[in-house]
Amino acid sequence: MEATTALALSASPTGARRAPEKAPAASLHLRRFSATSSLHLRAAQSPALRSRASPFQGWWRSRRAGGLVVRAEMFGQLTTGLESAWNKLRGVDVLTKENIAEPMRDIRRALLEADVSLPVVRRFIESVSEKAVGTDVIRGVKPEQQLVKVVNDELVQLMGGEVSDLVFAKSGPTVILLAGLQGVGKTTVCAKLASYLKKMGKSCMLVAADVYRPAAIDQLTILGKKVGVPVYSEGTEAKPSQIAKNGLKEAKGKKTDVIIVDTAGRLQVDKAMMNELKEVKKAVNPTEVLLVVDAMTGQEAAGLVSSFNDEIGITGAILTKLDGDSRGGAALSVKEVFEFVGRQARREYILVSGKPIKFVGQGERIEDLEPFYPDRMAQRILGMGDVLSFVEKAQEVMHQEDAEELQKKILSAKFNFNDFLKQTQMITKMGSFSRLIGMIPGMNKVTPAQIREAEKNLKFMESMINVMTPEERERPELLAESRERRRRVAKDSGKTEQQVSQLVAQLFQMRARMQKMMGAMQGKDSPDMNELMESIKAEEQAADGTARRRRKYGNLRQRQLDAMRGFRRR
Ligand SMILES: Nc1nc2c(ncn2[C@@H]2O[C@H](COP(=O)(O)OP(=O)(O)OP(=O)(O)O)[C@@H](O)[C@H]2O)c(=O)[nH]1
Repeated sequence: MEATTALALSASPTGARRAPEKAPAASLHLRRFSATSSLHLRAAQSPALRSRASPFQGWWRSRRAGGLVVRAEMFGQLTTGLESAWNKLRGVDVLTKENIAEPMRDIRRALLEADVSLPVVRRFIESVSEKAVGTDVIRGVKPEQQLVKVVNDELVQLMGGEVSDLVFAKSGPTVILLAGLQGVGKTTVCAKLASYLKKMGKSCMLVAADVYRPAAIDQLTILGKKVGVPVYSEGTEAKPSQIAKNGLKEAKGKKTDVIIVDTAGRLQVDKAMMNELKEVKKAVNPTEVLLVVDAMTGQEAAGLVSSFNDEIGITGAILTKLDGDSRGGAALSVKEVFEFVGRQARREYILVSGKPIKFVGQGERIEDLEPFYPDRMAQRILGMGDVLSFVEKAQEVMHQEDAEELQKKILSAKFNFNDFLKQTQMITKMGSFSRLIGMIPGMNKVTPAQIREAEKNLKFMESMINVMTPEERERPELLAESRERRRRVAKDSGKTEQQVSQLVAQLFQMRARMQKMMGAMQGKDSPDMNELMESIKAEEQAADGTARRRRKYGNLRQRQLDAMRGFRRR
């Protein structure tokens, strides 16, 4: 991986990136529904509990069973649906396009039944199918277990990949503005969030800007007392934006770290609500604008995210009442928002960026709020923690074997273009280059711009390697020694001869550097990644060299030439 990273970083920049397109906002139809606030159920799985379906799109109403609260198995319905997919793969040796077709249909059905939107499901299925078929067979891991892992990784990505932390203002109080429809749990979230932040050592103040429901102010005052944070209110007569502004002034005076502004909800997204929110936002310039969404809204959560974002601009979402949701559609619909474009008949959707879920509410108690961890959520959906850790361990062993093999090659100076390709493909399979590079010790000083360049360069280099003969890939010396061969690679890949020569030269430099590093790691010398990075950066600038640059990096070039060992122009 280091080899590939460094090689990519040291190559000259090429190509251009396409900017994502922005689509018009989707229209919304929102419905009011009753909250299943205190009961938890495994509704979808139990025919006995299905007898009274809720009026809202078949959500099953909470019921007490023999006086006992039946607690939901999180997203039980989805979990069960996915199980049938794994079962269909029992007995197969390897995942193929043909044998995954039926399990993929099960996964598709399970996701749709969980109320995940169609374009999200389509993209998900496409991506899982592609990755499942392309996955290397791992010794000792059954194909169905491998598919579980692929689905897990894709679910994690679908929910945002990583934890999205709250952002705090650099100076003065951090303002968190909560928005959302009526009854979704905004007031409760205010108190939960304040309690969470208090535990982090932050001082908080709540601001009661919901003036339409008098009980909301009382509710916030009671909750504020309960969690031990002051509540700023001016009754129901003042304007919400003025209350928020005054609240912020008071918080500044008291040097409070965070203020959380509770706003009024409406039954549906309407102009008056949005205008009022815009005014409040303008008055306090919040660091975070969080949309509070009831988990039971299912895929309509995507529409809410999109319309609130278009109207007021939000920074993330908080999903409440996850404890009463056995389907999971909302959790899977917030980060990836597709919008409908074109004519109905053509059903075209484009991906517009969604928003990260920052917290989830899983009950009515103050402590029932936690940061949203996409990986933990995916594991809960799949209900297959054991299988996942088993596959991960097996992968580790495989990587270790690969690494040992690579180490042998490096030490005997045999690192070739095949190894290079293998490393690149591994990076692609494992995920973003940017994420990986941060994990390499000493590499964290690399800037995002450099990483983007490196990613581009990998593709550029791959295109040249792809047209090399197997022999040339195995023995780069052949290319180093023959101008004819370099010319042919240049012609076939549509690059210049100079670019091919540069690539070959870089491979040799890389060999030399890696040998040096390996030697260092085996105790001969202390490895200095910073020095390595400096040299890579210097090469990057020198690559297309002006005379001045050439003078400046003259010594370096000489060292590179020495390192190339045997690379001669004929
Ligand atoms: N089960 C469960 N109930 C919740 C959760 N969060 C909030 N509630 C309940 O949902 C109901 C409505 O919560 P509120 O905080 O009053 O909602 P709101 O968005 O402020 O309501 P409006 O001010 O009318 O817009 C209350 O009964 C809460 O106890 C949760 O995570 N799980």
